[in-house]
Amino acid sequence: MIQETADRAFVPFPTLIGDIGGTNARFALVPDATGEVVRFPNAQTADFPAIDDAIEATVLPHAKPRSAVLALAGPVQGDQVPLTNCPWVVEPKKMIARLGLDEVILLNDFEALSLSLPALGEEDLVRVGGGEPVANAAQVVVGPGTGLGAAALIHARGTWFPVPGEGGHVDLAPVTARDFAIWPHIEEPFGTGPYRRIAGETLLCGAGLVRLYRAIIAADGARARFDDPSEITAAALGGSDGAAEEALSLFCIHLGRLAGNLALAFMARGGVFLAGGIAAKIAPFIKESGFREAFIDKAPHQALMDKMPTSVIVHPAPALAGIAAYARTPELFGVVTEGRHWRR
Ligand SMILES: Nc1ncnc2c1ncn2[C@@H]1O[C@H](COP(=O)(O)OP(=O)(O)OP(=O)(O)O)[C@@H](O)[C@H]1O
Repeated sequence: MIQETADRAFVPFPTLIGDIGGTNARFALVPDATGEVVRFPNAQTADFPAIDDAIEATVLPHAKPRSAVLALAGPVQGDQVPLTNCPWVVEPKKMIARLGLDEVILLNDFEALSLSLPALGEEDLVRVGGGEPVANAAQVVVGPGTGLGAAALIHARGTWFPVPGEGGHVDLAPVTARDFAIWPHIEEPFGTGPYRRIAGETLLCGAGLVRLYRAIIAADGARARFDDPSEITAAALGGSDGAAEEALSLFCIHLGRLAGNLALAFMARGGVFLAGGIAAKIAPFIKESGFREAFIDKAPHQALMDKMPTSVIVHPAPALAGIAAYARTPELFGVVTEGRHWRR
């Protein structure tokens, strides 16, 4: 592993870029600083024993990359990086030797998403409520998927600095009388001592939607009909089940509160963006839900919040777009690659 400062971090083209989630590994090639990005078919992580096998099967028959910049769901530390929601372990030194690469950089998946924010256009977004972005102001991305990820992007001295963090694990609290009725019934997956702390990710991810639905059912003494998050969204969107509708409505409200917390913390006048596998699928529902009202409800700062725009990202591969922007114009991004950049 090499030590270096952010301004020395750039890699030779062609560059393989990748967004490795729990289920899907999305790969593309950035041929040079201006050429069009070439997408490869998604690989399912379950279909390959290791990431190197997936790259060998899906990328190498079509392209010979010299470098790779990969975004992973999980913290990047050391020479063996396990993924949070699948058994793959990324080993850059082995990857360089086996795939004939010169360099590998690993990023966090929400950090990569944050790198896409400055270049997203209106066609990539569904706006939820009012507000206008302030140029070069802080931006926040938060996304319910297998877990709840979050990151900020801060502009300073002509450079965008990604701020990866664990914003999905901040507290959620009951606010309304209905919340207080539901709260005691929420299963708590992180088991933290004598007090019940409900983290954002407890409710705001695929499994979290099921927890919220089950807590509603338990609070009402009813019988559960669903145990899969997509069944709950389908029933809610189709208007065929009251508990599912309430679960998805409350999901959006809690997401609005949590997104508002992050917006306050970073003063996100550049906007708050919803990413991840779930938000894009329910964008029209989020628009009609209590998301925006909950986002703004931050007394004494409602007027401030009202000006901050919120959007759902509907771009099909925003993390890849972020990595491509970084690979082409690394000088625009203050990505700290120390401890995450390997060379042959
Ligand atoms: N229509 C849907 N409604 C609600 N939840 C869904 C829906 N489709 C998928 N999910 C849930 O979203 C989660 C997957 O989210 P996402 O696609 O962001 O995953 P990921 O962790 O980024 O992994 P990958 O990128 O490999 O798919 C799973 O918990 C899944 O059950």
